Amino acid sequence: MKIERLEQSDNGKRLNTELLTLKDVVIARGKKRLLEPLSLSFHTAEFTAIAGENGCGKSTLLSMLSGVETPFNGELTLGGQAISSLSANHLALQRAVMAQSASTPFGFIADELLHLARYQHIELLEQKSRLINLVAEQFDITHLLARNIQTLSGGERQRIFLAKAVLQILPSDQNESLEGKLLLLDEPTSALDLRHQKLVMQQLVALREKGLCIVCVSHDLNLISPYCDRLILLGEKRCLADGPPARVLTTDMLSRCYHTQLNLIKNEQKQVFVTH
Ligand SMILES: Nc1ncnc2c1ncn2[C@@H]1O[C@H](COP(=O)(O)OP(=O)(O)OP(=O)(O)O)[C@@H](O)[C@H]1O
Repeated sequence: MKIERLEQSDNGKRLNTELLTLKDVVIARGKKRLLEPLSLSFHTAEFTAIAGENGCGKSTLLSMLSGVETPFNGELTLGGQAISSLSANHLALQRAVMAQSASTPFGFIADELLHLARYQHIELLEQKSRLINLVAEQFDITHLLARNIQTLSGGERQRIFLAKAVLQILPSDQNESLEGKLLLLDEPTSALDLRHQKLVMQQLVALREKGLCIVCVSHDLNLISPYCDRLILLGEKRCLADGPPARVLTTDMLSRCYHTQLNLIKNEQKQVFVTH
């Protein structure tokens, strides 16, 4: 089947400059090849969701995109430079990652953890605190800042780690563009209630509007589809479909990807929702 790649998203927004590029990269765990050589580009001011069945390689792909792992073959570049050639300090300022089960081995206070996220930034303490308070407000965690991370609920902890990832790459000056920065998220809303799911999606869209490139693994197609520009479905060891969610989500594509029959509902805005 042809993989669809569209130059223009459904909301009419032109896709911008290539930021992160994979060329013929094999995604594997040990000797197990999860995805055949993959070539993909992610752009500035673009919010991409990645979905697919359990174990198809989404988290492994995200880990590869983060530069933590070096591809055996093929090329992986960020801003035109091989990721492997970038220093840890440079990478820390350019891209942040939120892992699937983000946690800390020690009982950090939430506020301490958020301060650690700003470690690479040279800024006044006052400036740092202002930014942390702003992001805490945006992710509704202000009331949790004095709490021990290990005593938080799953959803509370998830919002702290999401705020931490965002804080790592935000410039000190709030008016500065986020072009050239990359946020990689692995199921960041899996523990969130409906209000916080919506809040997080709105915050991600606001960051995308400022130029951030967001790549988010999610099983929740109905939550993420109305907000993201692009949906990539992985299956059969490759990229099955790639494009605006309303085009990617067809009953044929879903049954091929998830090996079960699913139904679709369209709303008046032509958004597509998946149902059983
Ligand atoms: N460290 C490891 N050693 C061996 N196999 C691994 C390792 N990590 C992951 N795998 C295997 O690689 C495959 C892909 O794992 P990955 O976590 O990327 O899947 P996923 O698509 O993110 O799945 P899920 O939707 O369940 O989160 C799985 O079959 C998993 O069991």
